[in-house]
Amino acid sequence: MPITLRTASTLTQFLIEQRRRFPDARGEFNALILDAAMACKAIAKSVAYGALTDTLGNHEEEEGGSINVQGETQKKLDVLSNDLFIRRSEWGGHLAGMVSEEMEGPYSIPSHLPRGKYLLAFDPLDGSSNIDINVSVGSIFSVLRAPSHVAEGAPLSATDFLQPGTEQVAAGYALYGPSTMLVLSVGTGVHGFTLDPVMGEFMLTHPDLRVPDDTQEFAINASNARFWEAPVKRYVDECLAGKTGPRGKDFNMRWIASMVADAHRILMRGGVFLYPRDTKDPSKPGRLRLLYEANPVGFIIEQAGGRASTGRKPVLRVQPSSLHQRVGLVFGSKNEVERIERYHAEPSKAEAEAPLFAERSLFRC
Ligand SMILES: O=P(O)(O)OC[C@H]1O[C@](O)(COP(=O)(O)O)[C@@H](O)[C@@H]1O
Ligand SMILES: [Mg+2]
Ligand SMILES: [Mg+2]
Repeated sequence: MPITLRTASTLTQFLIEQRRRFPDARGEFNALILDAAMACKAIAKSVAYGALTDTLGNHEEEEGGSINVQGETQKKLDVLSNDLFIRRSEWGGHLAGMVSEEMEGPYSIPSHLPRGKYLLAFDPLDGSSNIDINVSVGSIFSVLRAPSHVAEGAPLSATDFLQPGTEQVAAGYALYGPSTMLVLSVGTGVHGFTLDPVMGEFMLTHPDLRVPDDTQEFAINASNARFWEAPVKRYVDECLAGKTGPRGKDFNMRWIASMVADAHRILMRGGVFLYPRDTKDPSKPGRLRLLYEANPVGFIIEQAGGRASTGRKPVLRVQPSSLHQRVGLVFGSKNEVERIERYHAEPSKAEAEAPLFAERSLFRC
């Protein structure tokens, strides 16, 4: 049967159209997004070749493999994807610097290249534990404005990236699944593009994505249940209790272990994702990284009418204190995320029953 392709605008046409709404905007911003998209296309190609090329498995810088700043073993594709993001983006004259999951410090645009006014934070390959088993992975990125002193030439430092998620001017992710998609927000809603593998173009196939307010599907790594805090345990227990429990409805559960893929499912049909703060490792307040995982996904989900939170406050309002800071993250359908926030705000049963609680009313205001 012949394949009928949908006719749609390309990413370039979409960006030009968006720019018309912002008369002050210059071409740098569009060029930045197109360079990030180009990096994603190159990564998609490497991912698609799978075991046909030598790109699977661990990166072997030294005999024992290489470990990134997070203390995690790097896959060959982690390193390759990081390199592709840097090489595709550093020439454009739109960036002052980049940070990545795979680099300890910020990457400053070399002095022989033109320096621009934006900063890029990215996770070049998200869900890398899925690479060797041929399950969907992705890339995710966040765009910030460089502080004026940096755009004017002062040396770049880590502090320049420590801006809350509310300051993002754009965020996007690429999903390397059965088809490759780029999902993007430049602050005017969320739009999905599918890569035409023959033309090599991202085509607008999913304009104006919206996350439904309600859902009956949640996503959490249940192997961490013994480390969860009481509000998360309560929420999951209530979902599991189904129709006869307090929620009065059955829930489904999904976990891909690739946040980009889980976020994409939630954008497509609703749901709630939790990687909450837990007690597994007290030195890490959560698993996901604020600057290049939680913030861009939070921006996209909120632009699509959903909600993104630490469980206690909107994740986009967290003031970062370090480049690779981790954070508890809950995002997805608005009413579920608000419910989880309510559970965090309410005192636990034990607290409410304690005599000090009633008398001194420390927790009552
Ligand atoms: O191994 P777990 O606990 O299921 O964690 C999976 C989570 O870790 C991540 O893979 C972290 O991303 P990286 O692969 O970029 O380190 C998320 O994408 C995912 O949600
Ligand atoms: Mg990741
Ligand atoms: Mg990664």
